[in-house]
Amino acid sequence: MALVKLQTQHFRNLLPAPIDFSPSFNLLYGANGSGKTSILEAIGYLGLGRSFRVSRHQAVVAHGQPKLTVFGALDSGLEESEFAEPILHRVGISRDVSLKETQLRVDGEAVRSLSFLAMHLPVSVIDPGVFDIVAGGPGKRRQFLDWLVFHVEPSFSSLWQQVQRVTSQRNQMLRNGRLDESLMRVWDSQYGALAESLTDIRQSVFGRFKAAFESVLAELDATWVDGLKMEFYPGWDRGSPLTDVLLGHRDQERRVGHTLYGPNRADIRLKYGGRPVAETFSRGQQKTLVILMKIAQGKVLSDLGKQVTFLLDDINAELDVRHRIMLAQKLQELRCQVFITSIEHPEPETLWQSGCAPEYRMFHVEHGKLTEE
Ligand SMILES: Nc1ncnc2c1ncn2[C@@H]1O[C@H](COP(=O)(O)OP(=O)(O)OP(=O)(O)O)[C@@H](O)[C@H]1O
Repeated sequence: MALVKLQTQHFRNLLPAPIDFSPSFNLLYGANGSGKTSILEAIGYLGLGRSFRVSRHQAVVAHGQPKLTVFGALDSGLEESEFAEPILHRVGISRDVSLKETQLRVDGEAVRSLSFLAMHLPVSVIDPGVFDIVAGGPGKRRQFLDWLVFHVEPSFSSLWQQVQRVTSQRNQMLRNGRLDESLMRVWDSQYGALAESLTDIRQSVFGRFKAAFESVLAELDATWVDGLKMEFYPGWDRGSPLTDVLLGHRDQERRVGHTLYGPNRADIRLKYGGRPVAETFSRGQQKTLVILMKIAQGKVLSDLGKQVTFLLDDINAELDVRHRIMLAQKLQELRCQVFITSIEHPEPETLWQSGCAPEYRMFHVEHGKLTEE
């Protein structure tokens, strides 16, 4: 679905006026500090339930206010008949920072779980921090994979929560001075069963992702990627049941006081010539690899009939024009909704040849206010 209307209250410096967006491309430009990233952040709030920039909600609420609200209208792209209006879903999130309370609404109904909201708006962010997917630790790649797993298989989120709960119980047991081995085996068996189910889902979605990545590569002239090895590591050697691995490493886990094997250690391993790509690829190649992985994510969902909303924050500073063109064209082919921010006035003719530009809307951002051009 595409976000076609946004309205915020007390969200950073943004003014509360409603804004209509294109379900295709939206180009936002404005000076430093005008509010471009805040717009993307507000859209991200609806799809992720939090800021993609900061971990504390407090930083996002307008100075001196106790509560922020973001409303959106989503276009399902479906029309009941040739003349009917597109079906719109209304979604909303508000966060009261003094009460530490989040309220969520979908089509006028209060919903309890964030996943109800997130399911409606798959939001994928490409900002300067995104390159950590390749350059950073396994946690970033797990997050990257799990975002896709959730949107392909929404039941994943409750399974993931159960795994976190059991992991934390296990960790408490491991930290106990005197370990009750028979009780520990009960926890191992619960944890093992949940971990195997969760890993089956991750493994299958990873398979789809890898196939999409290979098909994106096949359409490009990117010989430098030939020889790249991309593998899913489940968090333990799946040649043995997880419960056996845990039993075999009991002393090691007790020494460190937490779980060392299982889904919380999963990774997408990226190697070239037997070495991690973070050590072998140039910075430019690592960035391109991340972009190709993001496009592949979009392709997996697009093949399932889901539209991804991409938030591209200040990519001019990160990608050269050739890669910006490649990214814009691929996202257009996949029928994604795209928001692109820049400081300078955008020049759509540098991204698309004449006659090939998608439908787009352009906005100037100034002191938290958007004006369409
Ligand atoms: N909680 C808040 N309440 C009110 N204003 C805020 C709050 N947090 C940040 N601001 C202000 O909001 C403005 C918008 O910041 P934002 O990061 O969205 O700008 P930007 O247009 O993306 O800038 P840049 O091009 O420098 O990245 C800034 O002037 C900032 O000082």
